[in-house]
Amino acid sequence: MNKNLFITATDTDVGKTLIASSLIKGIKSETTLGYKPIAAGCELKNGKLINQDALSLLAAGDIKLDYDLVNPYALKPPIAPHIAAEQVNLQIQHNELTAGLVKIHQQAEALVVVEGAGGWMLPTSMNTFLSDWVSEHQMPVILVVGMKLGCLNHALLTAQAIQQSNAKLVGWIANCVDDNMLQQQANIDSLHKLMPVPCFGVVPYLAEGQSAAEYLDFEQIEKMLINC
Ligand SMILES: Nc1ncnc2c1ncn2[C@@H]1O[C@H](COP(=O)(O)OP(=O)(O)OP(=O)(O)O)[C@@H](O)[C@H]1O
Ligand SMILES: C[C@H](N)[C@H](N)CCCCCC(=O)O
Ligand SMILES: [Mg+2]
Repeated sequence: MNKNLFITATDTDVGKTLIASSLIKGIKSETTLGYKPIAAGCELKNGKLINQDALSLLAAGDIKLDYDLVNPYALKPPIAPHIAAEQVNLQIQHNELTAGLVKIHQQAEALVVVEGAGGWMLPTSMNTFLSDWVSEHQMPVILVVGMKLGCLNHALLTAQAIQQSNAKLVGWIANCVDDNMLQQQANIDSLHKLMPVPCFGVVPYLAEGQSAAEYLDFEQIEKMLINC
C-alpha cells in the first residue's frame, strides 16, 4: 500500500514547510519524498509558476523529481487557494490531487510527506475542503502547533476537527515561531496534558537556515509509521 504522511498546522505560516522538510531529510527507514499539492504564493520563473515550499520539499527529497510532480496546483497570489484558482478560472479538483500523488508513488517505493496549505479546514471550493481529501485517503496526520498566544485553542480545535473527520491524527509538534512568547514552556506543558496524541518534538526558535531535525523524535515517528 502507498505510504503517506500529511502535515497540517494550527495556521498558515507556522512551520509546516520547515518541519516537513526536516522530516523528509530525517526519516532514514525508507525513501522519502515531498508533495505540495496546492501552493498559493508563486513566482513566475522562465514562464513557470514556482513556489518556495515546493522547492524546499523537492530539495529535501531522496530523489530529484520534476517540479510539476511535486506541485500540481501552483497559484500566483499569496491568498486562499480556492480564490486564487477562481481568479484564473481554475477549480481545485480532488481527483487531480490524487492523480498527482499516484504519479509520485510511481517514481519510487517511497513515503510521501504531503504538506497542506493554510490549516486543516482549507477550502478547495465552496463545498469541499482539503481535509476531506486527507480523510478519504486515511493519511496519518501530524499537527504542527505554531507556539504563540492563542495556540492552545487553535491546537485543540484542530485536533478535535481532525479526529471528528475520521482522519488519523498521530501526533503533534510544538514549533516555537514566536521568540517573545510569554510562558512558552507552561503552554507546551499544557499541550502535553491536553492533546489527545503524543508529541513528536519541540522545536525552539531557530536561527536562519538552522534545521529542526535534531529536535524531532525520529525513533517515535518511524515506529508510528510502521504501525500505520
Ligand atoms: N522554529 C522556528 N524558528 C524560527 N523561524 C521559524 C521557525 N519555524 C518556522 N519559522 C519561519 O517562519 C516562517 C514560516 O514557516 P513555514 O514557511 O515553514 O510555514 P508554513 O506553515 O509552511 O507556511 P504556509 O502556510 O505558507 O505553507 C518561515 O520564514 C520560517 O523560516
Ligand atoms: C499564502 C499562504 N502562505 C498560504 N500558502 C495559503 C494560506 C491560505 C489560508 C486560507 C485560510 O484558511 O484563510
Ligand atoms: Mg509552507
